[in-house]
Amino acid sequence: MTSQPLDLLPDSSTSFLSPYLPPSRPSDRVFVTLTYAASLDSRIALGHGQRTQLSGSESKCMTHYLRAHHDGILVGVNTFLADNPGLNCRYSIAGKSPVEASPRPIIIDPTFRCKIESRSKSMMAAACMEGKEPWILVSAEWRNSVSPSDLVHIQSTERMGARVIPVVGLQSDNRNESWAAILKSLKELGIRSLMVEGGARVINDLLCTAVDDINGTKVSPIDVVIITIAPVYLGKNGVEVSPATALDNLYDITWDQFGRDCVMASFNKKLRATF
Ligand SMILES: NC(=O)C1=CN([C@@H]2O[C@H](COP(=O)(O)OP(=O)(O)OC[C@H]3O[C@@H](n4cnc5c(N)ncnc54)[C@H](O)[C@@H]3O)[C@@H](O)[C@H]2O)C=CC1
Ligand SMILES: Nc1nc(O)c(N)c(N[C@@H]2O[C@H](COP(=O)(O)O)[C@@H](O)[C@H]2O)n1
Repeated sequence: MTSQPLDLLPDSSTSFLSPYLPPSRPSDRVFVTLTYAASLDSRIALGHGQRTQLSGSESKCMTHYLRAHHDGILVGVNTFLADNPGLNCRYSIAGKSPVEASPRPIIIDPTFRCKIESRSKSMMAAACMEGKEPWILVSAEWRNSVSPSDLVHIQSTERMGARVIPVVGLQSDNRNESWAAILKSLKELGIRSLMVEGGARVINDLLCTAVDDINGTKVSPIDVVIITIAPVYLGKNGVEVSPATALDNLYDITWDQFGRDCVMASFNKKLRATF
């Protein structure tokens, strides 16, 4: 399973993206970029479990360029099961192999639903060739009382190079607590920049999440938001991105056209404003 490298972006597109890329200087927290592709009616898939191609070839290139600039790429387990994604980088970066350029795939999967099965096998096979092996974040509570059969699944998954990582607090009903736990674990594991791609549960939650900054003030964990808008409607059965509260947090917003898609890039205010 090999895939062709994508075309290179024109200089105008890399200049457009450059202010929004994660900084190279060290930081005490994970730099978070939220990025996804949506239809004109804010849907990211035709229906639950349906992989839906929204980005055209130009904006897809843009996504892979962003992947090359992040340490990790995170999706929820429903996306992993629905899309069977590669989560690798097919944008050629001078001096780097595809594996080196690829971010670490990270799957939030509290109860390890992505057991070793045909889908995850093919992803891992692809990862071995074209990207990095995934890390699967499971709840520490679940891991502590794992059944013998799930233990076998964990062991066979790890034999393929993936890691199954217990996270204390992941199964909390409180999104602030679970995201604080996710980001703390990833920081400890050496992830300095994280690209969050979806799906809808992850995006809607993250947009309304507040975590403690170093002064103990509650702030959004998102630094940058980059959204591809594809000129189609997916209709009312589509998987909707629409956070629980109204938000007006974005600033330094710029738009650029990639093929027939429009891409918005912006910073997210650290303080959460709702109206
Ligand atoms: N157009 C686009 O850019 C993208 C589209 N998608 C689409 O999104 C759809 C999947 O979205 P959803 O069904 O909403 O699922 P999802 O991919 O957001 O996964 C949700 C699951 O992840 C786990 N999870 C997520 N956040 C968690 C948290 N804070 N704590 C604990 N567990 C957590 C839970 O098990 C939850 O059921 C798919 O159809 C996929 O194709 C996904 C990514 C990008
Ligand atoms: N940027 C973007 N545009 C779309 O149209 C999409 N459907 C997605 N989905 C995300 O990309 C993953 C699949 O890509 P690869 O197989 O890794 O190339 C998918 O799982 C979503 O996270 N993104």
